[in-house]
Amino acid sequence: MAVFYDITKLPAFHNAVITIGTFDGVHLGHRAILGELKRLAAERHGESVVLTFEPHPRKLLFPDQPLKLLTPLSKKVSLIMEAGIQHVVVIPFTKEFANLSATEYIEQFLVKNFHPDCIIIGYDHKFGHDRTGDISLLKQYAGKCHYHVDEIPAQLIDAAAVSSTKIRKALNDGRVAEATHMLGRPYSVEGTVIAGAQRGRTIGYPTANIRPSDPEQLVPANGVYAVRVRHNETWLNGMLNIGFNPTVTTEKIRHIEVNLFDFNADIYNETLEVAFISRLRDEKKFGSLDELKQALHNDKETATQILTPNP
Ligand SMILES: Cc1cc2nc3c(=O)[nH]c(=O)nc-3n(C[C@H](O)[C@H](O)[C@H](O)COP(=O)(O)O)c2cc1C
Ligand SMILES: Nc1ncnc2c1ncn2[C@@H]1O[C@H](COP(=O)(O)OP(=O)(O)O)[C@@H](O)[C@H]1O
Repeated sequence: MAVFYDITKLPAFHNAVITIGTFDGVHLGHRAILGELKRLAAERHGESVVLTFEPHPRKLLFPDQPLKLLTPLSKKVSLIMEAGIQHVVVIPFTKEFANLSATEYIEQFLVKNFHPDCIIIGYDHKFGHDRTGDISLLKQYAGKCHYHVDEIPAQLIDAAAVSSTKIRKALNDGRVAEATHMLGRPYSVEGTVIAGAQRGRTIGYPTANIRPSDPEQLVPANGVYAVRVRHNETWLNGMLNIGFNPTVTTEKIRHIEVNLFDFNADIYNETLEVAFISRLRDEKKFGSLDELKQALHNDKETATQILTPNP
Protein backbone atom coordinates (compact mmCIF):
# COMPACT_ATOMS: atom_id res chain seq x y z
CA MET A 1 0.00 0.00 0.00
CA ALA A 2 1.52 3.32 -0.97
CA VAL A 3 0.96 6.87 -2.16
CA PHE A 4 3.12 8.16 -5.02
CA TYR A 5 3.70 11.83 -5.68
CA ASP A 6 6.43 11.49 -8.32
CA ILE A 7 5.26 9.93 -11.52
CA THR A 8 8.87 9.41 -12.69
CA LYS A 9 9.49 7.10 -9.73
CA LEU A 10 6.67 4.60 -10.01
CA PRO A 11 7.22 0.89 -9.43
CA ALA A 12 6.09 -1.54 -12.12
CA PHE A 13 2.54 -2.32 -10.99
CA HIS A 14 1.48 -5.90 -11.56
CA ASN A 15 -1.62 -6.06 -13.82
CA ALA A 16 -2.57 -2.54 -12.82
CA VAL A 17 -6.33 -2.04 -12.64
CA ILE A 18 -6.72 1.73 -12.64
CA THR A 19 -9.28 4.45 -12.37
CA ILE A 20 -8.85 8.17 -12.76
CA GLY A 21 -10.62 11.08 -11.13
CA THR A 22 -10.51 14.08 -8.84
CA PHE A 23 -12.54 12.27 -6.15
CA ASP A 24 -13.17 15.42 -4.10
CA GLY A 25 -15.12 14.30 -1.06
CA VAL A 26 -14.76 10.55 -1.77
CA HIS A 27 -18.57 10.42 -1.71
CA LEU A 28 -20.93 7.48 -2.27
CA GLY A 29 -20.67 7.79 -6.08
CA HIS A 30 -16.87 7.63 -5.82
CA ARG A 31 -17.19 4.71 -3.44
CA ALA A 32 -19.21 2.76 -6.02
CA ILE A 33 -16.33 3.22 -8.47
CA LEU A 34 -13.70 2.27 -5.86
CA GLY A 35 -15.73 -0.85 -5.01
CA GLU A 36 -15.76 -1.87 -8.67
CA LEU A 37 -12.00 -1.20 -8.88
CA LYS A 38 -11.35 -3.47 -5.90
CA ARG A 39 -13.60 -6.20 -7.24
CA LEU A 40 -11.99 -6.20 -10.69
CA ALA A 41 -8.44 -6.05 -9.34
CA ALA A 42 -9.16 -9.16 -7.26
CA GLU A 43 -10.80 -10.92 -10.22
CA ARG A 44 -7.89 -10.14 -12.55
CA HIS A 45 -5.20 -10.84 -9.92
CA GLY A 46 -3.96 -7.30 -10.34
CA GLU A 47 -3.11 -4.31 -8.19
CA SER A 48 -5.71 -1.56 -7.65
CA VAL A 49 -4.46 1.92 -8.49
CA VAL A 50 -6.29 5.26 -8.22
CA LEU A 51 -4.92 8.24 -10.15
CA THR A 52 -6.00 11.56 -8.76
CA PHE A 53 -5.06 15.15 -9.46
CA GLU A 54 -3.57 17.94 -7.38
CA PRO A 55 -4.45 20.77 -7.50
CA HIS A 56 -8.10 20.26 -8.43
CA PRO A 57 -8.27 20.72 -12.26
CA ARG A 58 -10.86 23.49 -11.93
CA LYS A 59 -8.37 25.56 -9.94
CA LEU A 60 -5.95 25.51 -12.86
CA LEU A 61 -8.51 25.77 -15.65
CA PHE A 62 -10.77 28.40 -14.05
CA PRO A 63 -8.53 30.30 -11.61
CA ASP A 64 -11.01 33.18 -11.37
CA GLN A 65 -13.81 30.98 -10.04
CA PRO A 66 -13.25 30.40 -6.33
CA LEU A 67 -13.53 26.74 -5.44
CA LYS A 68 -13.52 25.40 -1.91
CA LEU A 69 -12.90 21.68 -1.61
CA LEU A 70 -14.52 18.94 0.44
CA THR A 71 -11.35 16.99 1.17
CA PRO A 72 -7.79 18.23 1.58
CA LEU A 73 -5.39 15.95 -0.33
CA SER A 74 -4.22 14.03 2.75
CA LYS A 75 -7.81 13.27 3.80
CA LYS A 76 -8.74 12.22 0.27
CA VAL A 77 -5.78 9.85 0.07
CA SER A 78 -6.55 8.27 3.44
CA LEU A 79 -10.24 7.80 2.56
CA ILE A 80 -9.28 6.08 -0.72
CA MET A 81 -6.83 3.82 1.12
CA GLU A 82 -9.46 3.03 3.79
CA ALA A 83 -11.78 1.96 0.98
CA GLY A 84 -9.29 -0.85 0.36
CA ILE A 85 -7.38 0.53 -2.65
CA GLN A 86 -3.73 -0.52 -2.79
CA HIS A 87 -2.07 2.45 -4.47
CA VAL A 88 -2.85 6.13 -4.96
CA VAL A 89 -0.87 8.16 -7.48
CA VAL A 90 -1.12 11.94 -7.16
CA ILE A 91 -0.70 13.56 -10.58
CA PRO A 92 0.39 17.23 -10.58
CA PHE A 93 -2.31 18.92 -12.66
CA THR A 94 -0.18 21.38 -14.63
CA LYS A 95 -0.89 23.43 -17.80
CA GLU A 96 1.34 21.03 -19.71
CA PHE A 97 -0.64 18.05 -18.46
CA ALA A 98 -3.96 19.74 -19.24
CA ASN A 99 -2.72 20.39 -22.78
CA LEU A 100 -2.10 16.73 -23.64
CA SER A 101 -4.36 15.75 -26.51
CA ALA A 102 -6.74 12.88 -25.83
CA THR A 103 -4.54 10.39 -27.72
CA GLU A 104 -1.36 11.65 -26.02
CA TYR A 105 -3.16 11.26 -22.71
CA ILE A 106 -3.83 7.61 -23.50
CA GLU A 107 -0.47 6.68 -25.02
CA GLN A 108 2.04 9.01 -23.34
CA PHE A 109 0.42 9.27 -19.93
CA LEU A 110 -1.75 6.24 -19.14
CA VAL A 111 -0.04 3.47 -21.07
CA LYS A 112 3.59 4.59 -20.75
CA ASN A 113 3.41 5.13 -16.98
CA PHE A 114 1.01 2.43 -15.84
CA HIS A 115 0.84 -0.29 -18.51
CA PRO A 116 -2.69 -0.89 -17.30
CA ASP A 117 -4.30 -4.28 -17.54
CA CYS A 118 -7.66 -2.62 -17.13
CA ILE A 119 -9.02 0.93 -17.02
CA ILE A 120 -12.26 1.59 -15.19
CA ILE A 121 -14.09 4.79 -16.05
CA GLY A 122 -17.55 6.26 -15.73
CA TYR A 123 -19.68 6.22 -18.89
CA ASP A 124 -19.43 10.03 -19.13
CA HIS A 125 -15.74 10.50 -18.24
CA LYS A 126 -13.89 12.99 -20.48
CA PHE A 127 -10.15 13.53 -20.72
CA GLY A 128 -7.40 15.27 -22.69
CA HIS A 129 -7.15 18.83 -23.98
CA ASP A 130 -10.61 20.44 -24.15
CA ARG A 131 -11.99 17.17 -22.76
CA THR A 132 -12.23 15.66 -26.23
CA GLY A 133 -11.35 12.11 -25.12
CA ASP A 134 -14.14 9.77 -24.08
CA ILE A 135 -14.80 6.13 -23.41
CA SER A 136 -15.17 5.24 -27.11
CA LEU A 137 -11.69 6.63 -27.86
CA LEU A 138 -10.31 4.67 -24.93
CA LYS A 139 -11.93 1.53 -26.35
CA GLN A 140 -10.45 2.22 -29.82
CA TYR A 141 -6.94 2.12 -28.37
CA ALA A 142 -7.56 -0.90 -26.14
CA GLY A 143 -6.30 -3.54 -28.62
CA LYS A 144 -3.22 -1.65 -29.72
CA CYS A 145 -2.25 -0.71 -26.14
CA HIS A 146 -3.19 -4.06 -24.53
CA TYR A 147 -5.70 -2.97 -21.93
CA HIS A 148 -9.34 -3.66 -21.19
CA VAL A 149 -11.92 -0.98 -20.56
CA ASP A 150 -14.52 -1.44 -17.86
CA GLU A 151 -17.35 1.04 -18.05
CA ILE A 152 -19.20 2.12 -14.95
CA PRO A 153 -22.76 2.32 -16.21
CA ALA A 154 -25.00 5.33 -15.76
CA GLN A 155 -27.30 3.37 -13.41
CA LEU A 156 -24.52 2.83 -10.88
CA ILE A 157 -23.31 6.44 -10.94
CA ASP A 158 -26.77 7.99 -11.13
CA ALA A 159 -28.18 5.62 -8.50
CA ALA A 160 -25.92 7.33 -6.00
CA ALA A 161 -27.49 10.63 -7.21
CA VAL A 162 -24.48 12.30 -5.79
CA SER A 163 -21.91 14.78 -6.99
CA SER A 164 -19.19 16.82 -5.32
CA THR A 165 -20.97 19.95 -6.60
CA LYS A 166 -24.27 18.94 -4.96
CA ILE A 167 -22.47 18.32 -1.68
CA ARG A 168 -20.71 21.69 -1.85
CA LYS A 169 -24.10 23.36 -2.44
CA ALA A 170 -25.70 21.55 0.50
CA LEU A 171 -22.87 22.59 2.83
CA ASN A 172 -22.92 26.18 1.58
CA ASP A 173 -26.64 26.21 2.51
CA GLY A 174 -25.97 24.60 5.90
CA ARG A 175 -27.76 21.36 4.93
CA VAL A 176 -25.18 19.19 6.68
CA ALA A 177 -27.44 16.15 7.20
CA GLU A 178 -27.97 15.98 3.42
CA ALA A 179 -24.20 16.14 2.96
CA THR A 180 -23.89 13.17 5.33
CA HIS A 181 -26.28 11.15 3.15
CA MET A 182 -24.32 11.87 -0.01
CA LEU A 183 -20.89 11.37 1.55
CA GLY A 184 -21.79 8.24 3.49
CA ARG A 185 -20.22 9.89 6.55
CA PRO A 186 -20.57 13.27 8.25
CA TYR A 187 -18.67 16.13 6.63
CA SER A 188 -15.64 17.11 8.71
CA VAL A 189 -13.11 19.89 8.98
CA GLU A 190 -9.81 19.66 10.84
CA GLY A 191 -8.12 22.62 12.47
CA THR A 192 -5.99 24.06 15.25
CA VAL A 193 -7.36 25.65 18.42
CA ILE A 194 -6.36 29.31 18.54
CA ALA A 195 -6.93 32.00 21.17
CA GLY A 196 -10.16 34.02 21.07
CA ALA A 197 -11.33 37.01 23.10
CA GLN A 198 -11.68 34.77 26.21
CA ARG A 199 -15.30 35.81 26.73
CA GLY A 200 -16.67 32.29 26.44
CA ARG A 201 -15.52 31.14 29.85
CA THR A 202 -17.05 34.25 31.49
CA ILE A 203 -20.54 33.25 30.33
CA GLY A 204 -20.10 29.61 31.32
CA TYR A 205 -19.52 28.29 27.80
CA PRO A 206 -15.84 28.14 26.91
CA THR A 207 -15.50 27.86 23.16
CA ALA A 208 -12.43 26.55 21.38
CA ASN A 209 -11.77 28.76 18.32
CA ILE A 210 -10.77 26.66 15.34
CA ARG A 211 -8.54 27.69 12.45
CA PRO A 212 -8.94 25.16 9.62
CA SER A 213 -5.67 23.41 8.72
CA ASP A 214 -6.44 23.79 5.02
CA PRO A 215 -7.64 27.29 4.10
CA GLU A 216 -8.90 25.88 0.78
CA GLN A 217 -11.39 23.59 2.50
CA LEU A 218 -15.08 24.47 2.44
CA VAL A 219 -16.53 25.64 5.76
CA PRO A 220 -20.33 25.16 5.98
CA ALA A 221 -22.76 28.11 6.08
CA ASN A 222 -22.83 30.36 9.14
CA GLY A 223 -25.04 29.03 11.90
CA VAL A 224 -25.19 26.76 14.91
CA TYR A 225 -24.60 23.01 14.62
CA ALA A 226 -24.61 19.85 16.74
CA VAL A 227 -21.18 18.30 16.15
CA ARG A 228 -18.94 15.44 17.12
CA VAL A 229 -15.36 16.44 17.72
CA ARG A 230 -12.25 14.28 17.65
CA HIS A 231 -9.59 15.27 20.15
CA ASN A 232 -6.65 12.87 19.78
CA GLU A 233 -8.41 9.49 19.60
CA THR A 234 -11.53 10.50 21.54
CA TRP A 235 -14.82 11.64 20.00
CA LEU A 236 -16.74 14.21 22.09
CA ASN A 237 -20.15 15.79 21.62
CA GLY A 238 -20.45 19.51 21.25
CA MET A 239 -22.19 22.55 19.76
CA LEU A 240 -20.51 24.81 17.28
CA ASN A 241 -21.10 28.28 15.91
CA ILE A 242 -19.83 29.64 12.62
CA GLY A 243 -20.25 33.38 12.21
CA PHE A 244 -19.46 36.87 13.37
CA ASN A 245 -20.65 36.77 17.03
CA PRO A 246 -22.88 39.83 16.41
CA THR A 247 -24.10 39.90 20.02
CA VAL A 248 -20.65 40.70 21.36
CA THR A 249 -18.80 42.41 18.51
CA THR A 250 -19.26 44.41 15.32
CA GLU A 251 -16.02 43.04 13.81
CA LYS A 252 -16.60 41.18 10.57
CA ILE A 253 -14.27 38.31 11.39
CA ARG A 254 -15.69 34.87 10.73
CA HIS A 255 -15.19 32.58 13.72
CA ILE A 256 -15.60 28.84 14.06
CA GLU A 257 -16.01 27.96 17.70
CA VAL A 258 -17.05 24.88 19.58
CA ASN A 259 -18.20 24.24 23.12
CA LEU A 260 -17.37 20.64 24.05
CA PHE A 261 -19.72 18.81 26.41
CA ASP A 262 -18.36 17.13 29.55
CA PHE A 263 -14.88 18.41 28.85
CA ASN A 264 -12.52 20.70 30.69
CA ALA A 265 -8.94 21.12 29.52
CA ASP A 266 -6.69 23.72 27.96
CA ILE A 267 -6.39 22.66 24.32
CA TYR A 268 -4.82 25.76 22.74
CA ASN A 269 -2.67 24.81 19.72
CA GLU A 270 -4.07 21.30 19.64
CA THR A 271 -5.81 19.72 16.66
CA LEU A 272 -9.55 19.02 16.52
CA GLU A 273 -11.58 17.36 13.80
CA VAL A 274 -15.17 18.59 13.70
CA ALA A 275 -17.86 16.35 12.16
CA PHE A 276 -21.08 18.22 11.33
CA ILE A 277 -24.16 16.23 12.40
CA SER A 278 -27.14 18.59 12.40
CA ARG A 279 -27.93 22.24 11.89
CA LEU A 280 -29.69 23.81 14.89
CA ARG A 281 -30.39 27.43 13.89
CA ASP A 282 -29.11 30.65 12.32
CA GLU A 283 -26.67 32.84 14.20
CA LYS A 284 -28.56 35.79 15.81
CA LYS A 285 -27.82 39.16 17.32
CA PHE A 286 -29.25 38.87 20.83
CA GLY A 287 -30.26 41.90 22.93
CA SER A 288 -28.05 40.92 25.86
CA LEU A 289 -25.48 38.40 27.06
CA ASP A 290 -28.21 36.81 29.19
CA GLU A 291 -30.27 36.11 26.08
CA LEU A 292 -27.20 34.62 24.40
CA LYS A 293 -26.63 32.44 27.46
CA GLN A 294 -30.24 31.26 27.38
CA ALA A 295 -29.90 30.42 23.68
CA LEU A 296 -26.70 28.44 24.37
CA HIS A 297 -28.52 26.57 27.14
CA ASN A 298 -31.29 25.62 24.70
CA ASP A 299 -28.78 24.72 21.97
CA LYS A 300 -27.02 22.38 24.38
CA GLU A 301 -30.28 20.59 25.19
CA THR A 302 -31.19 20.18 21.53
CA ALA A 303 -27.69 19.07 20.56
CA THR A 304 -27.54 16.57 23.41
CA GLN A 305 -30.84 15.04 22.30
CA ILE A 306 -29.62 14.74 18.72
CA LEU A 307 -26.21 13.35 19.63
CA THR A 308 -27.28 10.89 22.32
CA PRO A 309 -28.26 7.53 20.90
CA ASN A 310 -31.77 6.42 21.86
CA PRO A 311 -31.71 3.75 24.57
C1 LIG B 1 -23.30 26.86 20.06
C2 LIG B 1 -22.98 28.32 19.97
C3 LIG B 1 -23.94 29.19 19.48
C4 LIG B 1 -23.68 30.55 19.37
N1 LIG B 1 -24.64 31.38 18.88
C5 LIG B 1 -24.39 32.72 18.78
C6 LIG B 1 -25.39 33.60 18.26
O1 LIG B 1 -26.48 33.21 17.83
N2 LIG B 1 -25.09 34.92 18.22
C7 LIG B 1 -23.90 35.42 18.64
O2 LIG B 1 -23.70 36.62 18.60
N3 LIG B 1 -22.92 34.60 19.10
C8 LIG B 1 -23.13 33.26 19.19
N4 LIG B 1 -22.16 32.42 19.68
C9 LIG B 1 -20.81 32.95 19.91
C10 LIG B 1 -20.63 33.60 21.25
O3 LIG B 1 -20.88 34.98 21.08
C11 LIG B 1 -19.15 33.38 21.63
O4 LIG B 1 -18.94 32.03 21.81
C12 LIG B 1 -18.75 34.12 22.87
O5 LIG B 1 -18.84 35.47 22.65
C13 LIG B 1 -17.30 33.76 23.27
O6 LIG B 1 -16.39 34.20 22.33
P1 LIG B 1 -14.81 33.95 22.49
O7 LIG B 1 -14.58 32.47 22.42
O8 LIG B 1 -14.18 34.68 21.34
O9 LIG B 1 -14.39 34.48 23.81
C14 LIG B 1 -22.41 31.06 19.78
C15 LIG B 1 -21.43 30.16 20.23
C16 LIG B 1 -21.71 28.80 20.33
C17 LIG B 1 -20.65 27.87 20.85
N1 LIG C 1 -15.66 22.36 27.34
C1 LIG C 1 -14.81 23.13 26.64
N2 LIG C 1 -15.09 23.42 25.35
C2 LIG C 1 -14.24 24.20 24.63
N3 LIG C 1 -13.09 24.69 25.11
C3 LIG C 1 -12.75 24.41 26.39
C4 LIG C 1 -13.60 23.61 27.20
N4 LIG C 1 -13.03 23.51 28.43
C5 LIG C 1 -11.89 24.19 28.39
N5 LIG C 1 -11.67 24.74 27.17
C6 LIG C 1 -10.50 25.60 26.83
O1 LIG C 1 -10.95 26.94 26.92
C7 LIG C 1 -10.71 27.66 25.70
C8 LIG C 1 -11.91 28.51 25.37
O2 LIG C 1 -12.22 29.43 26.39
P1 LIG C 1 -12.73 30.89 26.03
O3 LIG C 1 -12.94 31.64 27.28
O4 LIG C 1 -13.90 30.76 25.08
O5 LIG C 1 -11.45 31.47 25.34
P2 LIG C 1 -11.12 31.84 23.81
O6 LIG C 1 -11.87 33.09 23.55
O7 LIG C 1 -9.63 32.02 23.79
O8 LIG C 1 -11.57 30.70 22.97
C9 LIG C 1 -10.51 26.58 24.65
O9 LIG C 1 -9.63 26.98 23.63
C10 LIG C 1 -9.94 25.41 25.45
O10 LIG C 1 -8.52 25.53 25.52
